[in-house]
Amino acid sequence: MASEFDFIIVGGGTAGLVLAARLSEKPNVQVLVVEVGEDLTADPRVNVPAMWPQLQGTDTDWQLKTVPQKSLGGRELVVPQGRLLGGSGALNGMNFVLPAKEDLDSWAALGNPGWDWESFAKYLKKTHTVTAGGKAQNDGVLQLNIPEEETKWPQAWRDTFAGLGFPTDNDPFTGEPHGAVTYPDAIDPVSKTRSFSGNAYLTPARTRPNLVLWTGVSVDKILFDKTPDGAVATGVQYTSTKDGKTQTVSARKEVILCAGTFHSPAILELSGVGDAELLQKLGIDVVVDNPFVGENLQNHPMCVISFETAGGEGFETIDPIARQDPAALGAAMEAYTTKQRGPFSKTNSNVMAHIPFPDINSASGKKDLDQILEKHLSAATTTDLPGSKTTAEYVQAHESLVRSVLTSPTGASGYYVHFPGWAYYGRTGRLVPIPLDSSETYFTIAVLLTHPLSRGSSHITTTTQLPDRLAIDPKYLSHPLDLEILARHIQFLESTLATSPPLALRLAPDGKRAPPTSSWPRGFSADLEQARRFVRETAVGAMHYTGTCSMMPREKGGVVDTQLRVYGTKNVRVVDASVMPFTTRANTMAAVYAIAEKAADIIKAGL
Ligand SMILES: Cc1cc2nc3c(=O)[nH]c(=O)nc-3n(C[C@H](O)[C@H](O)[C@H](O)COP(=O)(O)OP(=O)(O)OC[C@H]3O[C@@H](n4cnc5c(N)ncnc54)[C@H](O)[C@@H]3O)c2cc1C
Repeated sequence: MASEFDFIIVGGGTAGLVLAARLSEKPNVQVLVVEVGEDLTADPRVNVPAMWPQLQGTDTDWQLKTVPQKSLGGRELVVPQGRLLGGSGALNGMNFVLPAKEDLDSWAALGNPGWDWESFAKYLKKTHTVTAGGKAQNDGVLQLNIPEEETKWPQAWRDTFAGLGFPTDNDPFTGEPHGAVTYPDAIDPVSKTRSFSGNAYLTPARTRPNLVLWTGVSVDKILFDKTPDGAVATGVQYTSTKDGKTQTVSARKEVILCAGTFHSPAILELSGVGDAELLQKLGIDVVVDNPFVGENLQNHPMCVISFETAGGEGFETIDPIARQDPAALGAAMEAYTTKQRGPFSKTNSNVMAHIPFPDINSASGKKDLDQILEKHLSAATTTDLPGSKTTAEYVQAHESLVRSVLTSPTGASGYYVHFPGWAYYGRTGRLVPIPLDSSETYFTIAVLLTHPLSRGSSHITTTTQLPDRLAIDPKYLSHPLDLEILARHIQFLESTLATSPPLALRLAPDGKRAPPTSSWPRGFSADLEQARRFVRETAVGAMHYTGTCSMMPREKGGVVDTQLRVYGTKNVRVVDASVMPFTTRANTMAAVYAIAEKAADIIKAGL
């Protein structure tokens, strides 16, 4: 086995395998990918779209959790993350949603030239081919599909938003999402199996002699030589999960961290790159003192309500399958295996809605917004949040982005997702199975706060290999504006969206709900204080963690520069979701793929 490579890629996940495929296109470049998880690329739980939640809580999930969240009543929430070849992209929900133009332009404005929408759009394009109605567009790597609509739920969703005055025909690829938008699934249009970096990018590259892939191997730390010009990575120390043996492997050119939002900063810290005070406390030799490593953790808080449906032809849900009803399961299996159709063949949740501050177009709504902005976002409050490390420049830029989104009648502060079935996340954010002793069916609506101002952190707490060695603290709702905005979206969801036709006609008038009506009686959200309480007591995290190795100038709080190089090092980069300085407006996967495509070009240009 070779003990020296040009590039060592740490983490064979979403971004890592894109880089591996792109860098190994150069035959004279030797690439090693080290992935701690196993190769499950042939496993139906990875490939069959509807099975995606099955892998959560298994060995293929890191099974992380947050520390108690003060603003959520002290709840600890689960943090699913992929621990298998393909990473989180191998077990995620497959919604392929582009970042908004304004998100990217705000990254660039923060001091990241070259990362604006105009420059980034070509990398987004490189990632995918999209098929709709049998016609393929674009010529990228992932195979995306806009699924055939086999129930009437998506149309009812669009019609309801149309009735509320929102557009429903927005092009999902413009970067300016507004109203109800139909997105593609990251699912191959022919085989109807998951399309992700573990097959679309890796399969054509796997047999290249210059690409070596190790699975079941955990990188412990980067090995550095300290020089006056900066730290030079010479390789990595790794441990096999099979025999527990620890060894080293050398890098001739670079070590590239693609270990995701939690493990890329953790590996930096274990290697001596991070806050000197924390590192010294843990007995780690300080290589680069940068207090921002592991900071700026962002994620979308999300509130969810499942409504009992009124049933009716065309308004079937996936609940009978979730209850393992033999007839429903048999029919779905038959449709999937013989015709690649039916609920197993898609995400069943690809029609979203991007909705501005509720009531922004009315005088009272505008006044309400002005008042909460004045109270929570005035110049006087442009300070840091307690316990979160950042800089005044970053805070100002973040607040300015959020203000711009909130005050625009087309800028979405709420991202609405629907699902034809029960989806109750309970207190911890882990999906609670549908009750088996009844036969109701459900329609679920979730709303995500698109641009939370709350920022948290993720740091190591020990140098040992314990699974719970990370202190993950998203500090949900620690910024008071987040609670105010999400509470108003809950009012919109419960009092307006779910009571407007045609959707309202499809929900059972006195039907059950999750969370139950015994705690949250119908119409509870008419009282803003109750809506706030609902958010505090039921909000969970979406799975869109970003920011812990943010790209921005070092003096503003950056960990990597615009070339994704770690400050203070000569040859270490981070390429994954952790480099996003502001989270994207909706799901993160499309942006991660494009970041990796762009990184590959940056690295190849230097060869
Ligand atoms: C359950 C779930 C559902 C989601 N649904 C969607 C969705 O529908 N749409 C969407 O756009 N986004 C979704 N996301 C988010 C999206 O999948 C992630 O943002 C994206 O995949 C992150 O990619 P990454 O490359 O940063 O990290 P990952 O893809 O997680 O890759 C990191 C890899 O590094 C490996 N690794 C970590 N530490 C080490 C180490 N020390 N040694 C070796 N290997 C290591 C990990 O095992 C992993 O394979 C979802 C995420 C989850 C978890």
